[in-house]
Amino acid sequence: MAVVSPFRDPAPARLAFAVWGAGLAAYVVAVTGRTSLGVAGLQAVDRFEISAATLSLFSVVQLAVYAAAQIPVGLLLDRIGSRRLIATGAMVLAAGQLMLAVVDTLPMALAARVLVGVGDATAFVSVLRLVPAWFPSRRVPVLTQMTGIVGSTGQIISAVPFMAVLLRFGWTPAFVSLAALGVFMGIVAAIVVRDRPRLPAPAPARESVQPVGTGAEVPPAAVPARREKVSLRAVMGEPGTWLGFFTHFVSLFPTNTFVLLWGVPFLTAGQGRSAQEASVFLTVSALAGVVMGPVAGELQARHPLRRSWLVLGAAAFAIGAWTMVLVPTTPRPTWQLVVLVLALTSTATASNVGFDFARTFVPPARLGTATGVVNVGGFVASLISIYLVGLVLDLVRPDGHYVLDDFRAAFAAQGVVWVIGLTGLLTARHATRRRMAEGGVVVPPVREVIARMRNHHREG
Ligand SMILES: NCCCC[C@H](N)C(=O)NCC(=O)O
Repeated sequence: MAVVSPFRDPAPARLAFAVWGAGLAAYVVAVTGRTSLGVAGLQAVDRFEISAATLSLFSVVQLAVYAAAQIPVGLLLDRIGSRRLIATGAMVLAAGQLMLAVVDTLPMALAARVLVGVGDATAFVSVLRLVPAWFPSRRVPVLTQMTGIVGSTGQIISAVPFMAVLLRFGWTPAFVSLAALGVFMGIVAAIVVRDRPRLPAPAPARESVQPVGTGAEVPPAAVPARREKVSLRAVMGEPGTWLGFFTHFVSLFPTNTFVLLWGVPFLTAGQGRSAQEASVFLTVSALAGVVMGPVAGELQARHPLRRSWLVLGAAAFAIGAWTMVLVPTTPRPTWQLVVLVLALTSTATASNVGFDFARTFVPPARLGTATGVVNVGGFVASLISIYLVGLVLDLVRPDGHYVLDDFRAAFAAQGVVWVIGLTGLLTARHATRRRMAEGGVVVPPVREVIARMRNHHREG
């Protein structure tokens, strides 16, 4: 069983924010690369002479590459650290964008997209690894949430300046600009990012974990200076890794299925909304994330033994919202669709709790690998869900002229992914609590907590 690491003085805050900020900027550029082809869809159809269905192959290839790269990237992260991985990843991503800028055949474009996917796969986990290394543990949950939120702004860079360059100057200059941005961020990361503060830190016990941040400020967890090969088996043998995996699994797919592929067709063809209205719903979702993220982060920090409630609560909210929207056979009023997108945002927010589980149950020497494993969960679930929705739509409406009833059947198929995810989550939570109890930490049952609160209230 892991033991709590020795405490150290925190790193200078300005330096910590500069390091995190440089990594974060590289992640924003990665998200820009990830979403750039989405906004250049029409131009891609022309340039590569492909159908819209083939275009969706790009998204699937990219998600699959991203998911497949997570464990190797995580192992590499524990071996070479965030600085080298962010810098190398940014260069690989830039190479992919440069290739995409000049090629004009489908196989070459797909190969370019594989490079973009690999480069993108390095950014998020590397930046997340910097957070517990540089910040006191009380702040880690909020900063982890902020990492996801700020990263999403890469989508705005794709939608606004990249789109403007694309429309004004064309395909090649637009993608060359993204490649240049990638090279620039790679250089910035190499110069500014440091894997750990240069402090006279005590050597961390190899099996120590970062404590949950309750009460007084707990300084950052030391990142081991001497890196050894990480055992994937040790990471997989930790129930906390699986708790993180299934948290990410059950929480990320609802929003990805909606935002990445099927939300706009559902809102337009299914609910009879205009394309502009559909983009307002997506904007509401993005803005809600900015509010929900820090609130969730604060709750995680204050109630670390109840983090799974956030995850289960968000899942219940999303299942309830989908039930409200899908059971009736007629288009839904605006407020119900707003509730739906808010519920989906709440699950995206809850997905980051998965990384917090990894941080507090897996020792720092293996945290990069564990973060990669957690990240696989959400993307595998997203692939399954996106595929299932498409499969049902194909079955019920092979001609592709979808109506509301087709979407009702298709989105209901997500139930399968929820059942798998929730079963895995509850099983992993049980195993994690058993492991905690072996180490002397017992999570009291809810009724006991309520009784204690009542007594406290009465006595007070
Ligand atoms: N807009 C919500 C972002 C949630 C971040 C998410 N949990 C995640 O895993 N992101 C990975 C990435 O590479 O973006």
